[in-house]
Order: sequence, then C-alpha cells, then structure tokens
Amino acid sequence: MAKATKQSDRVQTLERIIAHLDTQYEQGIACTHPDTGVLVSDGEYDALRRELQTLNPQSTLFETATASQLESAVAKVVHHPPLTSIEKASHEDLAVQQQMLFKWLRGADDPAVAEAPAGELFADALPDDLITVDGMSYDGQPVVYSPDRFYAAYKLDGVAIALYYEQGKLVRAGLRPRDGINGEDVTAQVRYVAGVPDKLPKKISCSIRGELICKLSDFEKVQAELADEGEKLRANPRNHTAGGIRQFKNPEKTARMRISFIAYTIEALDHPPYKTEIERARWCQETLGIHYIEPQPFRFENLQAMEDAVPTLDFEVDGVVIGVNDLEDQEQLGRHGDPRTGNPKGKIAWKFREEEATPVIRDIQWQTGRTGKIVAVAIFDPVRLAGTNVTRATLHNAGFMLRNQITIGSTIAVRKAGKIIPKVTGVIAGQGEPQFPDHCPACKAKTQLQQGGTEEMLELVCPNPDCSAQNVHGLCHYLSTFGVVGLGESRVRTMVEGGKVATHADFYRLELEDAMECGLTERQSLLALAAVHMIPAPDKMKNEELGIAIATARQSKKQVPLWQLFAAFGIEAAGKSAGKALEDHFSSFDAIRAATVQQLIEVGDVGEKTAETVSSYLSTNAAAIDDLLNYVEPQSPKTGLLTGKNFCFSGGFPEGKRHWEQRVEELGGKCSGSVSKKTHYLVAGTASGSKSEKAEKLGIPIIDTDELQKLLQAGS
Ligand SMILES: NC(=O)c1ccc[n+]([C@@H]2O[C@H](COP(=O)([O-])OP(=O)(O)OC[C@H]3O[C@@H](n4cnc5c(N)ncnc54)[C@H](O)[C@@H]3O)[C@@H](O)[C@H]2O)c1
Ligand SMILES: [Zn+2]
Repeated sequence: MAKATKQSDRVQTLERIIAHLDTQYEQGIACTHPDTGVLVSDGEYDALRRELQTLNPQSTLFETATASQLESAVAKVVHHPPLTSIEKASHEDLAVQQQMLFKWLRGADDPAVAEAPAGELFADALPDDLITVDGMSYDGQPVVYSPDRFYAAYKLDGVAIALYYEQGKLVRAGLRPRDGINGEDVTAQVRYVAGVPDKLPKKISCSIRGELICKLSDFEKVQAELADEGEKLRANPRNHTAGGIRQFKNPEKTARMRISFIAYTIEALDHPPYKTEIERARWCQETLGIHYIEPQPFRFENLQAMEDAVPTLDFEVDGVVIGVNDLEDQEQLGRHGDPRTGNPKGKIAWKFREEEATPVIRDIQWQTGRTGKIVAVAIFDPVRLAGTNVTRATLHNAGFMLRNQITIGSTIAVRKAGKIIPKVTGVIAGQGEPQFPDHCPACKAKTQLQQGGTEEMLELVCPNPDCSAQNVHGLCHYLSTFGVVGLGESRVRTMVEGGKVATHADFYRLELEDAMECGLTERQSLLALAAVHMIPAPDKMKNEELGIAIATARQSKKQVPLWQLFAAFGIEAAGKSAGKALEDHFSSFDAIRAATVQQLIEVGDVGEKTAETVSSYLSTNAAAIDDLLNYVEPQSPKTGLLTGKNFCFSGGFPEGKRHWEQRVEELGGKCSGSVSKKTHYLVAGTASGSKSEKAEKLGIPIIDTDELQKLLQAGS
C-alpha cells in the first residue's frame, strides 16, 4: 500500500514537471525545473518521460504530442493530417539506446526479416544480402537489416510547422499543437520566413511540413543586434525561433528574427511523382525549389559519422531520424496508440547523446561584470566532452552553489551536447559549504548577497559604483556603442589601472604621455587615441600623421546622435530602443535630463522600472555627464521636409548606404533596416531582393537614388 502511494505520488510529480517543461519549451524560454530552477537538458527531460512511461504507460500525458499548458488565444489552423511526434531512441546508457534502435529496426523491416523466427535469420531461405551490424546482437540474434529499406536524415532542432498550398498558392500555415490538430495560425508571419515561397512553380495542392529554424550564422547576427540594442540575449536558436515566430500582434516583426524553413515531408498531394522518401526530397528540392533535409540510405555505422559532421552544419540538429524509405510501406506500418494522432511506427529518432563528465573542482574564479554581478567559474583538469577539451564551466549563481553545496574539491557533473556551452548540472560528491569572497575581486569593496527574481536567483554582487571591473566593462560598452574599434578590454583595463581613465570624459582628455605612462609604447598609445577619436584606418598612417589627425580631431566636439549617447551609458534595461524612444519623445538631451520619472513613464516602450533606473542614473551621474558634454554634443533629431517619413534602403549603393541615410536624416527623415507598413519609401540600389518584393506586396513606392535626390532637393 505504502509502495503504491509512493509510486502514484511520483507519477503525479513527473506529470507536473513534464507539463511545466513542455510549456516553457513551447514558449521558447529556458526549460528550468519547477522546484529547483535549474536548467533541464533534453537528455534529462527524455529520462523523465521514460520514467513516467515505465511507472504509468497509461498516463494521459502520452495522449497528446506535448503536455504544454500554454493556452493560446490566437486563431487556429486545423491540421490535416495531424502533425505528430516521433518515438525516440534515447538513453544515457549507449548500449540501451542501441537496443532501442535494433528493436525498432527488426520490427519495421521487411516482413521476411521482421517475422523470421528466432535462430532463422541466417538460414539460407532468407534474403542473403542482409546487412549485419558487426559485433551487435538483439534478442539473442545478430543485428541484421535489409539494404535500401531505411533512410536517415538529420533531425532538425526547431519548431514544427505545416504549410498549406492550394493551386500552388500559400493559403495557411500552422504550428504543431499539443493535440496535433489545432495549431496556432502563423500564416501572416511565415511571409517573413526565408525559404517559404508564396507561390510554388506548380499549381499543386498539398501540405509541406518541416521545421522553422534560425541558422547559426543568422543567430550570431540576431545576438549581435540584441547586444547592440542592450537587450537580453537568446538562450539558443530553437528558443529564439519559438518566440520569434509568435509575433501575433506585429507579424512584420518576424522579419527581424531571421527565421528559415527546411522541409522534411509533403502530405496530401494527389498522384505524387515519387515513391520513396529519398525521391520525395529530390523532387521537393529540384522541382519546387524548397530546401528539404537530405535523406540518405541508412547504415548503422554512419550514425557516428553524421554526429561527427554536426559542427559543419549551419543549423542545430539533435539527432537523426531513421525511417522506412518506401512511403507506402511506411504508411502500412501504422501508428502507436491513436490511429490518427499517434506517433508513426515507420520512423524513429536517434537522439545524439549528451556527454557527461565528472571532474573535481580545483579552483573557483570570481569575475565582476558591468552590472556588478560576480560570477563563479569552476576550474578543473581537462575533460573530453562532445569533441572538445573542457576545463571550466560557470557555476550559475550563488543560489545554485548554496543549493548544491558546491565548493573547491567537489566532484561536479558537467554536460555538453553538440555545440552547446558546457553546463554544470549538479554535484556528485564532496559537497561542502560554498565560500563566497567577502571582497570584490577587482575593487576590494565588501560584497553582498542579493536576492534575484526568486530564491534560486541569489546573486553575489559588488555594490561599489566606482568598482574598476564594472568600470572597465562600462567604459568598453561606451566605446563599442559608438562603433569605436581598436580599443579593447585589455587596453581599457591598462588605462583604468594606470589611473588615467575613470570616466567617459577622461577618454577625450587622454594625452599621448598618459597612455605611455600606463605602459603602452608610443605606437600603441597613438593607436589608442586614434580609436577614441575615431580616425579612419589609423594603422595605415605614420606616427606623425596620426599625431596631427588626433590634434585636429580634438579641436571640435564629437557630434553623436542623441539616442546613441544615451545607449552608450549602459543603463540597465535601457539600450538602443529606449534611447530612440526617448529621443523621439523629448527631442533634446536637456529635456530628457529634466524629465521626472512620471514624464519618462509616459514615453512608449519605457516601463516604470526603466524610468526609475534612468532617472536615478542621470541624477547620480549629473556631474560626470556635464563633464562629458564638454567633449561630445548630442545631436537632436533633425526636423525638416522629410520629418515623419520613413525610408528603407536595400541593395548596394556606390556612395555607400550610410551616405544616403545621413542625408535623409539631416532633413528629419528616419531610416530603418526593414520594410514594414510604416515605410514610406524603399530606396533600391543594385540587387535589392526580398525587401523590394515585400515593398511591392505592401504597395510601398520603390525609388532609386535619382528620385531620392529630387526629394532631398525639394527638402533643402
Ligand atoms: N529540456 C526540456 O526540458 C525539454 C522540454 C520539452 C521538450 N524538450 C525536447 O523536445 C523533445 C520533445 O518534443 P517532441 O516529442 O515533439 O519531439 P521532437 O520535436 O524532438 O521530435 C519530433 C519532431 O522532429 C521534427 N523533425 C526534425 N527533423 C525531422 C526529420 N528529418 N524528419 C522528420 N521529423 C523531423 C518533427 O517536427 C517532429 O515533429 C524532447 O525529446 C526534448 O528533447 C526538452
Ligand atoms: Zn568591485
């Protein structure tokens, strides 16, 4: 009795945890354990599901594709046929995972192999060209399978979607829902997804299914743009994609998310000109021109080679899908559970394994960041994980260390999957009271433990506003916001530690001798000054020329856009977009400085907390800002004949895009990187591609630089 109760408690707990994780997964936010707040890896998640499957195979949780509790009010697309999931071969023990695959191979093989009685697989009567997996056995027999029976394709780690075409035209698109049937309608958003054509080259009706992903090269750009705007970075491409496609209020925002589509199946096409998965992929690529994930004939030994090749791909994958190549045979195998919405028996997903190592912490390094948070990094002897040597990993925050009792000498579990940054998931042995430094490693101020959002988020912070580490990071942020290149963290630190730079204004007062007193050579010092004064191509200039250029630059104040100056301060949660909103609203820096918290809140895009932080920053640093204004002059937005007009430039311009943008801005016009309903003109240069198409669709006038010149002259 007691045992049964314990088991049903565990079942309930598992159902609660899995539903919580599925909801986060669907929302595209980090998947964290509901009780501990610690990140849950896919492998750990899969293990929870397996545990539930063993304890209660009848759990209602298995009746739907996911247990997400996300209730979405948006319109739905009814999927026909339903969008299902795939059974998985996944286990922390490789031998067990292989047995899962072998069992499936046997069951899905040609009837002559699948139904052969034990011991007869090698009898002469059976097909003699079977492929044997060396040294492996399943159910007491050698592992064999029919050649050409199966295909293998990478399993894309993205967001599943079905596109519906009628007579060759895109009419609907819906995400994969928990019930497999009623998916969120993203028809408006997919028009901004790369690789989703509005029209097919053939007037066919069908449903093309695949994954929305953010290519790794695009993801880098997304992160750089977010960093630029002072926004929070995304945890990974999949989470970014899941959130990025759900732009229900402003579908055109999807364009900025840089999402792409890759297909993996086509459904509901009458008289398909293909019979196998491999033929279907080729037809989709070659005839429809749609990127299809490439299937190849399955060979067990190739699984490792496919995993080894992952670093060469420009998108994230989390395994290999293996399926029956002949589409009719695949269909005939049927489904697990519900005959419509159950997972297909003709496919299995081989999940790449997360590798785990258990090193002993030799040392813990503490580092203070720009906002004063002090993070702990565990240092250990090199361990080999997913193809790389790992010697350090972050210990997240003070709350994590306290909860897990992590200290020097503790044996920790470190996991890594593919390209993902190694992660400490827990402690194995040698627990001990963590020691937090009493003093900031940089400025020696007394540290504080500070509650984050939840108890799990307990942070160690340096409360000293003059902390050198915070200061170095803050000064670097200031320079990089203005696009200063050639003056990186180590040079800035040298000058801060040498006592020559403490405030933004100090950069502009810095003399050659000052920099040299910090230990830089004459050349290094000149290059540092040239960077501050933004002298173009300084490394091509001789010392003497550089000296003259710097002296000339010093004579006038630097003119900087108001919003950029504001963003450069690095005020928490107030970056580029807050700067632009404030600039729009107040038009002058003096007006922003004079504004009350209440007046700041009235600005769209500025919340109460941000308004308070901004106001307190501006008053606390009033003297330093006055000082800085001796050297830089914030440029209020121009007003002129183009005020209120939005421009977008696309393609190449011999004079450079920036040249034209500046001229538009001088007359009060605004320039943005993407076309939306608010755009008044698209200025097309050479090879202006998708933006022109979009402008055309939205009925926005497309002009060339001759026509722009006329607008500018009318304005001047
Ligand atoms: N870390 C967590 O807490 C957490 C939480 C929820 C889900 N997850 C992850 O998500 C998975 C659960 O999602 P699921 O059950 O829908 O499975 P899944 O999304 O991992 O796999 C099934 C899907 O794979 C996609 N797919 C990609 N490439 C394909 C190809 N070449 N051919 C066919 N289909 C392809 C299809 O969209 C299909 O629906 C878990 O296994 C886990 O890894 C993790
Ligand atoms: Zn400090």
